[in-house]
Amino acid sequence: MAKRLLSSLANFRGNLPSEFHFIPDFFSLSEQRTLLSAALLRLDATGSRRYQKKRKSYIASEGSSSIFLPDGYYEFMEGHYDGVIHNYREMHLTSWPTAEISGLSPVLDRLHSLLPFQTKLDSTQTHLLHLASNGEILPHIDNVSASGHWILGVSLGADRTLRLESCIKPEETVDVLLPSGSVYIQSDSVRYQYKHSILKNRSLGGATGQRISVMIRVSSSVG
Ligand SMILES: O=C(O)CCC(=O)C(=O)O
Ligand SMILES: [Fe+2]
Repeated sequence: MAKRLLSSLANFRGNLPSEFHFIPDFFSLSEQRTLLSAALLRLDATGSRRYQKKRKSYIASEGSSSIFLPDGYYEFMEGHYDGVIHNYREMHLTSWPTAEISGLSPVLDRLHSLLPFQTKLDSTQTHLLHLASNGEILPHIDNVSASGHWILGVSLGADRTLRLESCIKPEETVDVLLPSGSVYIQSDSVRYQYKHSILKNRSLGGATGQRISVMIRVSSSVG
């Protein structure tokens, strides 16, 4: 495990493209918990009533000491055979629950202070993506007509590895371990000329588990 971590850090140091920005420890534990609760509150309000009831009765009988419930309590989609995301649920977020979750506003202010190129919040879109323990994202470039030249991702929950692969020089591959509380930004050449993927959890004694990412993208019309 330690060896794997070291080699991924070495990789990351050696080859990280300059337009990939990474802050491994941006959010404190309590900020992570606040953001995760807010994301789950919004995601849990989507989907079928059957699952909403299932979660309610689980919490009533077991309590909710950990943030994520077991995988079976979420309506994860397998994804189509040709889709890039497998075992996940997601939503487009139109507003954060700042009234319901105390302490959320300052956490969002810190998050939004990271938006590159002094982008205004109203020219961005936010998505929440919840990966099941066995969820994965296959290599892809985000739809170039749907969003602009940078993509920001916050990782919450279980550690995952992000793989970047250059489309121009396929031998240029970088693995970046994304701990909970980390933030990355792919901009310009990385956003357009590298495929990215989130590898499936490998249960080599490492923690497996669910992960939520908060993805912020700039609109395609904004320079
Ligand atoms: O979860 C992530 O960090 C990446 C998500 C992603 O690649 C996407 O939604 O297009
Ligand atoms: Fe993506």
